[in-house]
Amino acid sequence: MMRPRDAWLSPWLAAPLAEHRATFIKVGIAAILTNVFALATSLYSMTVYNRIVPNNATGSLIALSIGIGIILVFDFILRMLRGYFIDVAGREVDAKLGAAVFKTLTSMRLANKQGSAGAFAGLLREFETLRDFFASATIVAIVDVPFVILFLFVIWAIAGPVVLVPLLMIPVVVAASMAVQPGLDRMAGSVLGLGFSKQGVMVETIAGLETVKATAAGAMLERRWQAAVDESADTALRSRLLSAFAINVAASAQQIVYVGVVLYGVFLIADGKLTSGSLIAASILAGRCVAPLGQVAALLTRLSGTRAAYVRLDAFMSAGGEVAADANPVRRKRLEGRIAFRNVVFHYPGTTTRVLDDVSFDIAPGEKVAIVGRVGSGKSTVARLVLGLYQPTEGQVLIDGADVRQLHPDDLRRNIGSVLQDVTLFSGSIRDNIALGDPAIDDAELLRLARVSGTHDFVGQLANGFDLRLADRGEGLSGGQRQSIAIARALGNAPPIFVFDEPTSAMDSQSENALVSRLETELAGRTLLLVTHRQPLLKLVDRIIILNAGKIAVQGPRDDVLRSLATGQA
Ligand SMILES: Nc1ncnc2c1ncn2[C@@H]1O[C@H](COP(=O)(O)OP(=O)(O)OP(=O)(O)O)[C@@H](O)[C@H]1O
Repeated sequence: MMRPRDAWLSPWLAAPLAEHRATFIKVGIAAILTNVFALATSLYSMTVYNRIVPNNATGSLIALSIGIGIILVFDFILRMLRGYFIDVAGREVDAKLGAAVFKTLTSMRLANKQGSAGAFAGLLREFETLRDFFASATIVAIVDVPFVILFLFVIWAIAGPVVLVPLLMIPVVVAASMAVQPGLDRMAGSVLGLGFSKQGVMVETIAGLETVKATAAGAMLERRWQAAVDESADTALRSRLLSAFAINVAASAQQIVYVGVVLYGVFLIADGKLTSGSLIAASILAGRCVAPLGQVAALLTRLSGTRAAYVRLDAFMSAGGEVAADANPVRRKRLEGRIAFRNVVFHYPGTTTRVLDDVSFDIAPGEKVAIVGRVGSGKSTVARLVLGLYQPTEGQVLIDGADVRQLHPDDLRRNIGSVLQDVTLFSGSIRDNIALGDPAIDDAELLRLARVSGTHDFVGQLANGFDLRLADRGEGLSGGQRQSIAIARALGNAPPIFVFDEPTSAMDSQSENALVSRLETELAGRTLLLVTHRQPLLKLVDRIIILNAGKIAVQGPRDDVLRSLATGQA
């Protein structure tokens, strides 16, 4: 979502707002009418004091009051409608923006992921700041501003020089609002500079609570938390003080204008240059001149925070997802299962170490290959590249002859059943975690997947079986149990390719052996790329590739490689 240089807002924000253009226009019209009605109320007071009171014209008073009564009813209805329109539009903008932010999150390139989970959680707050700004009635206050000129003009028309009082106060209010802006901007920006954000520390602590307790890391995290709280509380306090200054100047200005108008007006009345009716009308209108400026001052104090939130959210939204907006990815419903690496060089974003250095290999459809090697030799990275989670720095990763960069990520991942090294389950039932909401996985299929993966062995012993609800990240299950659920999930929908990264590292050897023999039949005819340290799993493969510091050290048929390893030749 690139933004043309001169565009005011990026499309992700401009589009949902533009959709509600009609609503904003309606709200604007309602605001205009409310202002006109305000004019009517002040003129009503003037007429009553100037004409009705001196002449005791009760009949006219009743007629006038009925008129003003009707106006007040309309005014009430318009205010209600204005609020309603804003709320309805706000809800829809909220839903659309929320959906766009979430979609961007799930389709972002991992290479663009910077910062912790907590920093990402912070995006939600930015989003709410932005939503509150655009979808709140406050923004409509801007509509009242042009009316200030009309009101000044009417004051001048009915009360002559009295208009000088609001005219002198307006620059004071505007100046106070402008004066606090740079400070507010600085503080809104300084939140960016916080070493540890509150969300960051909180999310990291919750996610790793067990480790935090077990390793007594609590004290360190508490210090980080305290530092983050102190810094953000300081910034919030200072920006609140600045905002309050601007808002209170506006509030006081309104009172000063009222008193000033009355004071000055009385002298004019004494000189016979003003009637008391006109003075009352002028004092009401003078209040209406300053009030919108007060609202705008309040709005401006939120502008800095909103602008900062927008900049941060925009950087995230505009970073570009896995599929560029102008890309035309190759669509393949069903892949055959051929994998090829062609002179692949890879380093992780922001680093210069070659994690993979000129790696080339071919895996035919249905072939099963294990990648083995020492810790940190780049095995998991090979798996990540096949899944298109990262893109090679140089060279190509081809699936069925197509570059993974060109294949649509949805097609790629639907065709690959994967189990990654760190198995992550989601909150919800075991059933949810295996089927992931896919209606094609019915009860019979679920049971079959559970049998093959070994999930059935322990789910069968649980009281509520597949409907057992798991806490976040599958807490409540053992590591091996989590892995077996992840295997069931990968086998679902019978994809032609499997990428398994240490799928049994937390299993006992009995479970592992049983799993291997069940997988032998299940994987027949499908491609398997298996990252492993475990001997029993090698039964599944035809070929072994040994990686050493990012380079292929040895590759060949399984038994040959194992034999050469045993004799110490590899
Ligand atoms: N997200 C990342 N950002 C930066 N560097 C990374 C990232 N992930 C891995 N690395 C680095 O890349 C190298 C290879 O990592 P990889 O996970 O592929 O190793 P591995 O062979 O699978 O190791 P293990 O057997 O421990 O799983 C390591 O040196 C690691 O430090």
